Amino acid sequence: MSQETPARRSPPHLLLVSAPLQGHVNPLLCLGGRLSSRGLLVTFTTVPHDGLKLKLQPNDDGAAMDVGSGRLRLWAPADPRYRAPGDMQRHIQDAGPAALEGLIRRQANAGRPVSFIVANAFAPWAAGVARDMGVPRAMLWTQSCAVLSLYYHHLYSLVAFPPAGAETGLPVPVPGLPALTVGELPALVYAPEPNVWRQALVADLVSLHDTLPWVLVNTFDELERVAIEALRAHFPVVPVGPLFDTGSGAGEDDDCVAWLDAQPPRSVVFVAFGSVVVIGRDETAEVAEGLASTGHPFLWVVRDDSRELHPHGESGGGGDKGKVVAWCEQRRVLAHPAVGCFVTHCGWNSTTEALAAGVPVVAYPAWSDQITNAKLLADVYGVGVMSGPEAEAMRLRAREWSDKASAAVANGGSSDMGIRDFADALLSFRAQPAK
Ligand SMILES: O=c1ccn([C@@H]2O[C@H](COP(=O)(O)OP(=O)(O)O[C@H]3O[C@H](CO)[C@@H](O)[C@H](O)[C@H]3O)[C@@H](O)[C@H]2O)c(=O)[nH]1
Repeated sequence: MSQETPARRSPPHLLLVSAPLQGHVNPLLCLGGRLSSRGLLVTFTTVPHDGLKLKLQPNDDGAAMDVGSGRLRLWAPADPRYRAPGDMQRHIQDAGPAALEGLIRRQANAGRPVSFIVANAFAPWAAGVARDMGVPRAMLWTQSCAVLSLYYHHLYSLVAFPPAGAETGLPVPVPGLPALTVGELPALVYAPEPNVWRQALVADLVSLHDTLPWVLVNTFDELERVAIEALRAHFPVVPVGPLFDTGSGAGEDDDCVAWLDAQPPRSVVFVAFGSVVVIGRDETAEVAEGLASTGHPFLWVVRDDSRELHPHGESGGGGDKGKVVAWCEQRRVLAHPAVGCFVTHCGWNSTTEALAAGVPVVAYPAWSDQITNAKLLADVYGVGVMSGPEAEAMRLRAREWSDKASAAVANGGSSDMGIRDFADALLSFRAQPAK
């Protein structure tokens, strides 16, 4: 009988490519942590900039850092300065392909050939590089399955959408989705051309058909089962969320927790509008007035890029009761027992983080998918507002979602199984020489 020791082979190398937006970087980093904990070598790349909070330090020397239960390497080009997200998106579309191609070649030269790429939505140029270099790839869709389905049905005219400018109350029946109207559709459905985000979205959707058979979605089966099943008629949807249990979350040292510790249970209104939305001066003043009129203590995130719009400085107009911060550890705040409700712009990460924390929300959507997410939160997930006769029922429903979200990503849960299947498939991959 042979005593031969099996040859030690390095694990397949997965490269993750993210659009440099907080709401996209956070879930892809988390996915990377989970996949690396299943035995893959994982490298993450994005373009750092002033508005993006990254806990990992970029390096190009192969050293890995802890992310959740796994370890990742982060590679990032030099820090450029952008005036606005759309500006950044244009620049990356132009400069990204050559940078990514260089990175893939350097990895091969260093003995770590890239076996597989996962690019998240709104980085279709990465899919183009993968295709040209013969590297297999998949996509992580960072919004809800419902929104993916709406965009897909619209692009391919699978159901009749009213034309742009149609009356907002007209119904838009899409298989697997709740009853929606024109006014509840995600903004890019009717965005006037040319729109850099819509162009990226269309390229992403078109590329779905030449990816390998996984379209990973940051959702979970228990949350969107019917939408997921219906969309599987068109391509293989694999729910892998909610994606946020790692150390990837943005954050600086802040004194929010100490402040929350001093507040009564379930009393605080937490207000945050994500990493992109800026509300104007008048709207900011109205939000301040509304918060003061509740009589509740509140914690309000006003990012540095919109601080000049704020009329009341550090107290947010709430005197001793209000606290304004430039950024916070949102998940830690949502998990705090003093938080009674979350006034959110309904970005998809904030939506799933609120559900997972079991915190009722006041929906305050601005654009993109947020309008649809607000509808889902209020009418489908049933977790709107904080006081009044409905409040207790809302809180109970919020707690149920929290349990379901935890179960989905726990050992053997629906999303955990999706990640395991995906990791197993990748582990059977070997890198082909880049073209
Ligand atoms: O003070 C803060 C504020 C935000 N966050 C985190 O930043 C992320 C924000 O993501 P999200 O809630 O999705 O909002 P945006 O940053 O606005 O995300 C963009 O990307 C999302 C995913 O594609 C879309 O759903 C949104 O509409 C789009 O604006 C979340 O993980 C938050 O926990 C913090 O940690 N601290």
